Amino acid sequence: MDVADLPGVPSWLPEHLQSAGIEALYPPQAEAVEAGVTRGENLVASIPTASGKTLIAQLAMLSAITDAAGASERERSDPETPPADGDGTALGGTALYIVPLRALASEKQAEFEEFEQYGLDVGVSTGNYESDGGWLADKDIVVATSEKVDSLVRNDAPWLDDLACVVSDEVHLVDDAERGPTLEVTLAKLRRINPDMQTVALSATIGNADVLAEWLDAELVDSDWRPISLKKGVHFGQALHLEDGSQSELPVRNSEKQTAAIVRDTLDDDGSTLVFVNSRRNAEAAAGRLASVTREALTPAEREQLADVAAEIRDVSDTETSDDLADAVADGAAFHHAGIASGHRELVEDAFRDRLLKVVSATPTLAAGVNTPSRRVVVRDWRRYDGTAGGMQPLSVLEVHQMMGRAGRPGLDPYGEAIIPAASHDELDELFDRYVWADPEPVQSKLAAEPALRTHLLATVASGFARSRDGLLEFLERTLYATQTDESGRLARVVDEVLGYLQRNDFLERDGEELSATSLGHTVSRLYLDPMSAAEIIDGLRSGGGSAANGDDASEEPAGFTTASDLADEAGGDEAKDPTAMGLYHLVARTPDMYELYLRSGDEEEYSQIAFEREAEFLGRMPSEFEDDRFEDWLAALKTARLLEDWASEVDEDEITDRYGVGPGDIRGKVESAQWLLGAAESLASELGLDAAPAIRRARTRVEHGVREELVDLAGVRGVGRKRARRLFDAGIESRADLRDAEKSVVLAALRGRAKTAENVLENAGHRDPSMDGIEPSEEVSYERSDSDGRASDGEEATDDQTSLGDF
Ligand SMILES: Nc1ncnc2c1ncn2[C@@H]1O[C@H](COP(=O)(O)OP(=O)(O)OP(=O)(O)O)[C@@H](O)[C@H]1O
Repeated sequence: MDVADLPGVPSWLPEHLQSAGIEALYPPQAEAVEAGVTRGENLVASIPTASGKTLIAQLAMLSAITDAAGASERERSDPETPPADGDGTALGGTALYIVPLRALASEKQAEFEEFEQYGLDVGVSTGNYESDGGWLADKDIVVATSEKVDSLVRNDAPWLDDLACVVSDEVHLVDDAERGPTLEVTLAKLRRINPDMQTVALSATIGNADVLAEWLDAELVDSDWRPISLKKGVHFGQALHLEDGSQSELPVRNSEKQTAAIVRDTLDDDGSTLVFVNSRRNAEAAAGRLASVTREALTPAEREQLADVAAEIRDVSDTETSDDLADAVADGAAFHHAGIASGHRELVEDAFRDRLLKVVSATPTLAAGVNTPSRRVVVRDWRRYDGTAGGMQPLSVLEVHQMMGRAGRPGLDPYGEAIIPAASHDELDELFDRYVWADPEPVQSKLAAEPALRTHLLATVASGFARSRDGLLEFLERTLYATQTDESGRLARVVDEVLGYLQRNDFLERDGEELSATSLGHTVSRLYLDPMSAAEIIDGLRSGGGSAANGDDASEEPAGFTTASDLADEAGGDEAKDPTAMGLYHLVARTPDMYELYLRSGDEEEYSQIAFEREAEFLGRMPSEFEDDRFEDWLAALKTARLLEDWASEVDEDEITDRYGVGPGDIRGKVESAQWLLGAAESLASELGLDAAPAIRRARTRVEHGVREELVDLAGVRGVGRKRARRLFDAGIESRADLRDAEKSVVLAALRGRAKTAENVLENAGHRDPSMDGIEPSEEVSYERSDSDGRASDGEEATDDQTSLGDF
């Protein structure tokens, strides 16, 4: 189908697509149009990676929210649709695009912003789970993660009543035990709020897309078509075995690894390789090793350009990870995983797309929709450590096929090749059976698990979707779980258990048949807390602990540790019972909403010792050493709490990554979770009339800025950052007000030709000439600032501003 013949889309779209090189629809896109995606029909599209799903979503969203030539068609098919009265202008109604990862939200936002030239407004909503995102009401297209949409529903965002179209990207993730239920319940709620809304779900190729279509009352496009053919295969010995039965020589030199040999072979043909591995550490190690292969293949011009990219990478942050990445990039290789800063991620993706980087070793996050095709894909690790299943477990066929689907760049490569290296002849056979010839597994709802229901049942009652047990069960009928199972008894049993838990904790109350959320329950739901996290926090705050550590103990603490008595002093009162920052960090670190840091060997002893030394600070009961699992979890939370304490005591990021064996992205993730959970704890404390709220706020602002109490004010000034705040403080500039004064005097000194160097800046700040007060600086004045005037020469500022805060 030619794009000029598209029915129902705004009149400017065909030309827009043509100018982007899209003349005709890909076959699955044409099928989607024939199935009515531009006429408001619900659709499930189950199509291979990189086969043009995004355009299907765009066709649906644009035809749903704009009037155009196609409006009359919609009018015909739906007599209630208002008649067309313009030409591609917004009809009213918002299109919502739900992504699984935050990293994808910005990518999609950038793609959709192309439509702003036609008068459509695009907004992205991530982060802050407590607001109703009121500003989004004026947007035509909103991109958000499923967690964010869930929270918007809980906060009664009024514009959600006016959705014309919702698109769920990577909908096969409903199968994910942790995050799938949120997507499932959120889609069910949105469809209930907007019965006429169009639902479009985009999925990887899965075995049971028909069940998803049944669940969503949707037409189905189920296709294996790819814009560029893909050959899957296994490498063993000196040969590459492909699924079409062909074999070609791919020699491995002495002392060379298979992956290096494949990368070298691809380079001989001027191609790039994407290598999937199972851990961040492996990704980093592989990039380091493969750099020695790619280095040989670079032209002088490429070397020069890569040196620039490497410098930009160093500018993003001054951590060891950043240095390692920059070193590898200078040689034409890179690693990519969720632990690297988003600035790094973008630089790597761009340089790979520009064919400057010859190899990227990545964890599977890269496979989840980021558009980085490559001539060859190597799935080096097809097993991953799984703590619950015990040991290394094979990846699902779906996951491996998603990775393999990244092979082949349309228009650049004749075809793509996806290769799994085998260590033995038996493994060669096994890998063919397990992955090359296998079909992906069917997706299966994970809603009936207790932790998922705990959160969603409370939210469903609190936001009025159900007002009784029967009402809840009826609502759950709208979920994929109900579509997939006839066994409603199991769901009813879990529902009863969870309702009991929510009542015991005062989140829900029952009056005869009627169920309602208590005021506390409403708060917990709006705060987007797992009810179990809320119960833990409330219990900790109520039972207290934190009887002040005495002065001697405090003096033995490493610098920066805050004790209860410090906090009491800071509060300027006699509040010796205030919890300490450590007590609060530990409290939020042990909730199920904070993901765990693993205890490495030796950690248990170290943290046990800290636990006993600082026992008085912890809130609630410390499990005894004999309660094995509970004690271990408690210590793991202590490790997180300590990380937060280090961060809030100005310990260098680099030192923290070393000390805890984490990446800078992990620190950001922890910090952001802690900020959110402490904010929630503060709200709970206020709601319950507990005195701890001010202490919680202080602990939260310290984490937010990564500084000790005395620097919070300064570090909160835009663009200052933690290191610069310390330098200013030590130079006598102790507050925002001091800083303003200092700036004023510097400008005035510049006017008089005195502040030429950075040293002058601070000097002038300390030696202000009172006679100058009140003189306004002239706008034309500019004075030279050098790095030592506090600008982040170490890239700290960039890290503060640019690092993505976690992945969801
Ligand atoms: N009809 C078309 N003709 C030419 N190019 C197209 C067409 N449709 C999409 N493309 C291009 O194909 C590439 C891959 O498309 P897209 O990113 O939409 O794939 P996808 O299925 O969404 O992939 P993912 O698995 O990453 O979600 C994009 O660069 C896009 O511009």
